[in-house]
Amino acid sequence: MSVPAISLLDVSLGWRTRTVLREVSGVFPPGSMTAVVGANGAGKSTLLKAMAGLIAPLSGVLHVEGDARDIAWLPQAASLDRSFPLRVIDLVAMGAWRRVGAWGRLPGSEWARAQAALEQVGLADCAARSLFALSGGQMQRVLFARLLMQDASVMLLDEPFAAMDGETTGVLLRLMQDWHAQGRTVVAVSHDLSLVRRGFPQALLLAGRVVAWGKTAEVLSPDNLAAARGGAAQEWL
Ligand SMILES: Nc1ncnc2c1ncn2[C@@H]1O[C@H](COP(=O)(O)OP(=O)(O)OP(=O)(O)O)[C@@H](O)[C@H]1O
Repeated sequence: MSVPAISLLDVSLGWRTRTVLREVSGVFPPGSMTAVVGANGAGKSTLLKAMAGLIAPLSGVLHVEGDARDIAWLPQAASLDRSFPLRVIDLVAMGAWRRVGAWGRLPGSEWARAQAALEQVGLADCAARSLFALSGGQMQRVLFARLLMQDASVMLLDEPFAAMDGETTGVLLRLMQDWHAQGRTVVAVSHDLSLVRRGFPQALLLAGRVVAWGKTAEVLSPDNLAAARGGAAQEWL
């Protein structure tokens, strides 16, 4: 697996002409595992969307070395519409699109792989259930199963632990740590600083700009957190 490095040079991001994240420079090295933290509105989701290729920088250079299609993105759960008449296994199997094409007929091996992915997230018995009938935590596990199917070498996850109970959080974090151990690059937004300290070797602290980026224990120092809170209207620590 050749894992792309993602590098940013003076990258500013925003919506229309409004800049929400200024002059970000740094690299997510292949195989790194980084938590992106910061207050509401700090620019975390915007950064992930830019890294996923969904929005272009207002200025600066965001460079993906290698195959940009080899990046998987998990949006915030709240932005997903679950009203489609789909079974759980259908959604998981969609993760095979890079191997079979968007409208390709799935071979039996891919259905077997989708079932194995469901087993890995602890939902082996849910394959035939409707998406509509899942709890929030079960739905998040299903989306992780789809990521397992996607088999990408860079995983971008926007608040994967939000509103999850302790058990589901543990399952999801272990999967992410497995991906990291396999040499994939993992970047996840989280508001849970104790989980970030426990589970992520690297952290990127944002507040409309980079406050700190590096080893988690150093990034989440009291001084850096105070600096990140400075501009934010809402307490998040
Ligand atoms: N689609 C959009 N159109 C216009 N402005 C947007 C859009 N998405 C985000 N923004 C604005 O960009 C700023 C940064 O938002 P972003 O979602 O990146 O923050 P965040 O750090 O992920 O926050 P949160 O923790 O609340 O998810 C916010 O002021 C937000 O209103």
